Amino acid sequence: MSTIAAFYGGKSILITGATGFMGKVLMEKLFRTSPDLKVIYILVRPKADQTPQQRVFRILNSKLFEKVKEVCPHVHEKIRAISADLNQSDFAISKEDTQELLSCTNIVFHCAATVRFDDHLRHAVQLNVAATQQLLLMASQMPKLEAFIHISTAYSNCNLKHIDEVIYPCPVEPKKIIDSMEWLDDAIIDEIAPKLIGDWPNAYTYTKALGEMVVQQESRNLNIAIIRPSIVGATWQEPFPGWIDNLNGPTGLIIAAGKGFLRAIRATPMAVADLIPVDTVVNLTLAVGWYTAVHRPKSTLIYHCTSGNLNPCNWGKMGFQVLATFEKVPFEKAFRRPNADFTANTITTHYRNAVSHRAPAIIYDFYLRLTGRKPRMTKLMNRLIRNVSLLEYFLNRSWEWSTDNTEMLMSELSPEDQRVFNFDVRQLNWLEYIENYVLGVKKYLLKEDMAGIPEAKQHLKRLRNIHYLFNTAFFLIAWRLLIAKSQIARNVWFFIVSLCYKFLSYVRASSMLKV
Ligand SMILES: CCCCCCCCCCCCCCCC(=O)SCCNC(=O)CCNC(=O)[C@H](O)C(C)(C)COP(=O)(O)OP(=O)(O)OC[C@H]1O[C@@H](n2cnc3c(N)ncnc32)[C@H](O)[C@@H]1OP(=O)(O)O
Ligand SMILES: NC(=O)C1=CN([C@@H]2O[C@H](COP(=O)(O)OP(=O)(O)OC[C@H]3O[C@@H](n4cnc5c(N)ncnc54)[C@H](OP(=O)(O)O)[C@@H]3O)[C@@H](O)[C@H]2O)C=CC1
Repeated sequence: MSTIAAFYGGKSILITGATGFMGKVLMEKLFRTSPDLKVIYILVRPKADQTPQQRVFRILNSKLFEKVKEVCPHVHEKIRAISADLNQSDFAISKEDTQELLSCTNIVFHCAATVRFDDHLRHAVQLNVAATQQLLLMASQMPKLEAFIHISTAYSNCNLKHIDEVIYPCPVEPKKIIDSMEWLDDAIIDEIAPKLIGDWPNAYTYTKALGEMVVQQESRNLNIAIIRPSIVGATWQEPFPGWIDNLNGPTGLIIAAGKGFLRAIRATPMAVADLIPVDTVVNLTLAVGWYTAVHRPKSTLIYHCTSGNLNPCNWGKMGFQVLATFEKVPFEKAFRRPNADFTANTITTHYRNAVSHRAPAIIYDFYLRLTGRKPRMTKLMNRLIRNVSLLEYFLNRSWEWSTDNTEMLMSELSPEDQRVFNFDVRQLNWLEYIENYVLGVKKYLLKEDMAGIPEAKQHLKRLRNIHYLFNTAFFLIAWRLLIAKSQIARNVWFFIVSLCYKFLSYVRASSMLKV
């Protein structure tokens, strides 16, 4: 039996962000390996006309939780959905629920955050900084609390090249930022945001760094650890390979490339693609929860959950493997044949955006208008170009993250724990993982049936023929126009025609001689 799995037995666990990508996988793993845990409290906000209970019901009945139902048939009795909104100062949690959380919680996993790169600074500060501060205050009133695990990001200090497992000071005190967000209006915040964010690429990474400082400053007597995952991708092994449920990180671009929308990305092929499977992050998170509670380190330990220094992949290899998988497992109803490549600089990127993205969209929208349909491709393409530009910062740089604490923790695990809570990225086979990732996008995100692959391949063949036809027609028209305008072109054309004529005459003559 796994020591870590046994540790969570009988425990009352609070997870924020449990309805998110990582939170769901964390919940699933806990229920599957520690079905005798006492309860998992999750803070859920009502969303898209679903009550928190309805949202939880949908999650527990999703494909991700199929195995849980076998080992923990009463899972719905062990999960307590507490209506909450971390954007509110008191999280909008009822007094009764607050009382229960404070008196019963043994472990806190703080996953909730806004992960959008284009979020307004006020919203990002509220969620990634102020809510963290508020949760720490709550945790300090939990008499049975054994460990508080904060999920940050490996990019919280992406303004540095080499990043150690330490908390780096931010230029401005988090408290001052939180206070100023309370009285500044949006216009002023928009004005000063670039100066506040400084050399961080966006509000997300900046506020995650502030959040870490808050954890350090407000840790009081809490037993805390921080985990910094890099780019979290689909599951590697459990509960099954390739599971993904959002468009963040690489996933949105894989879809855009597979559907033939995305043809060029500004990326450095040799730059490290520091992806980390979500189940690897969750295994490390649960191991850290156990280690922090049982061994009670003297200070807050930071654990880097990254792959680049132990088992590096790069964007060129990833892009190649993604495209190779599309050959075998194409997405349905592609707009064009998938064929994305990396551009080296801004000028070629602007050129490719014009020629490979905007121009085809305009032509297609013209065709939609001619056929009485609403044009939509230009709008989609502009949004995609914008989305890609937000990700480019991470596609053209490499970072070095030290992983001493993570490797120390791995050495502390028994062989059984290393098997059950495997976070050893050195075992990851990138080609296999990327192929499963693309398959998972097709099955679990696009909800496309694998039986549709032959038709999808036929569709791509038709697109290829249309592409050749279009290019041939375009070339002939251009050549015809050129001949009409240019004497040189006419001379070249006549020279080619006479050459062909002489060659055909020679062939005919030689074939007659043989007869
Ligand atoms: C050959 C291939 C090589 C692959 C090569 C991959 C390299 C890829 C490197 C990533 C490197 C970052 C890693 C940092 C490390 C972290 O810590 S990241 C933490 C996770 N955070 C992220 O990844 C945030 C990135 N995403 C965002 O910030 C927002 O989704 C974006 C990109 C600003 C998009 O915002 P938006 O346009 O408002 O989109 P959103 O409202 O989410 O959805 C609107 C529409 O756009 C679509 N959409 C949303 N997001 C995306 C997207 N990312 N892409 C495309 N469409 C999208 C949706 O389907 C939606 O469609 P409709 O519902 O309107 O029909
Ligand atoms: N994805 C990645 O690549 C990486 C993620 N991380 C970190 O991992 C953690 C989880 O990320 P991930 O799962 O990808 O993010 P998601 O966006 O998938 O999930 C975010 C979670 O936070 C919850 N949340 C957001 N706003 C509120 C609110 N106002 N009140 C209550 N809950 C709220 C969301 O709830 P709801 O479902 O209602 O929206 C959701 O459950 C984050 O801290 C992130 O910074 C770190 C590195 C990389």
